[in-house]
Amino acid sequence: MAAITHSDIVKAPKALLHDHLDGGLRPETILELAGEIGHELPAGDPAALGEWFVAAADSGSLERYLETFAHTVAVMQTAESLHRVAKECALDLAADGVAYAEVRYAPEQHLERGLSLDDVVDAVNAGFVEGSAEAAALGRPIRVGVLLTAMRHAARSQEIAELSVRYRDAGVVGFDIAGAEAGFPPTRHLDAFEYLQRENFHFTIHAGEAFGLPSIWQAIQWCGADRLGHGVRLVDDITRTPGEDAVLGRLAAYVRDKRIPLELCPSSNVQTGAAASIAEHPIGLLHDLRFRVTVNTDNRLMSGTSMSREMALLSEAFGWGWAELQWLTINAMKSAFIPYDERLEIINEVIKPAYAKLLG
Ligand SMILES: O=c1[nH]cnc2c1ncn2[C@H]1C[C@H](O)[C@@H](CO)O1
Ligand SMILES: [Zn+2]
Repeated sequence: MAAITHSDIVKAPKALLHDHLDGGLRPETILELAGEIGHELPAGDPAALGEWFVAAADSGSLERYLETFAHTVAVMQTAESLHRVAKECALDLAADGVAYAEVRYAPEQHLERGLSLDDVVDAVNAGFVEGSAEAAALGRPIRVGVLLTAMRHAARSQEIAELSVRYRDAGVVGFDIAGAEAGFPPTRHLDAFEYLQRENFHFTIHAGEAFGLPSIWQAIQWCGADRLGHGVRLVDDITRTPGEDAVLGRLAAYVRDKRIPLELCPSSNVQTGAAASIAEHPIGLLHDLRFRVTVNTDNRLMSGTSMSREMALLSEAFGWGWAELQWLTINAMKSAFIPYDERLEIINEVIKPAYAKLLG
């Protein structure tokens, strides 16, 4: 079957669980905001700047990939800039046909010019509200939920967990930890995760991206993560022998049995060296073995990508048609952090009717 085209995928509703606010700015916006504060950038026009981000992030190492965020975080230090970036994020995702998105960022990285943690969250939330309203008026409705991230090398996770819970009825739907993985195991933040569990709150943990099974095991069995950010290294616990069924180790079997969602980010993984290419990405195997697989962008700017592009790449690499794209979309929606009845409503009112038409 011919791969589904990017322009057809744009028209289909999609659900996105793993997208970083500071990894999705428009290059033009970075240039304008940097100009206002005198921040020096590595390129002077939008096209060249976009290319610079992709090339610099294309490093084969998560640590070097993360260095590129210095330029986006630098221009997101005022309420106005945070509001603008969040508003444009909602508009860009909606224009790409994303019907539901969970967007994450680390409030502690936006305090350099005097904002408080609450100021940061208020500015971003207001931007999402405005962007979503504008998108709906343009005929592209989108629901955006926020995840607050704590940086795993820092020591503010308890504070950010409390901030998340405080804003749980005001746009924040979950919590996350991100940043360099090697040397910073999730158990460093056990207090925060235990607090969140006591509060009946939801969280995901970046794990199994640059570091392997111990990080995934800790995230689930010590910290109680609802979902795995990436989790791609779970394949290290699956034995494949040509001509025979794959054999799952204890951890892989547990993740599959419990239907723990994997927030897979194909292009990002190729850039950081977690996968050799899209065609060789473990998403093919994990799909065949019926894990709770979801597809995500991670950082649209650093990967020069979008939700529709990620799906088009997978359709091309694995021959996936509308049935698989619907499966991925419903998997994501089932795994969202908003209440069950609201998830069902999007599945039944938005996703299923649209894919029923596409499936013919
Ligand atoms: O893929 C990732 N792995 C670990 N950390 C990441 C990834 N993408 C972005 N981050 C970091 C850099 C951002 O500044 C931070 C908050 O969004 O999260
Ligand atoms: Zn990420």
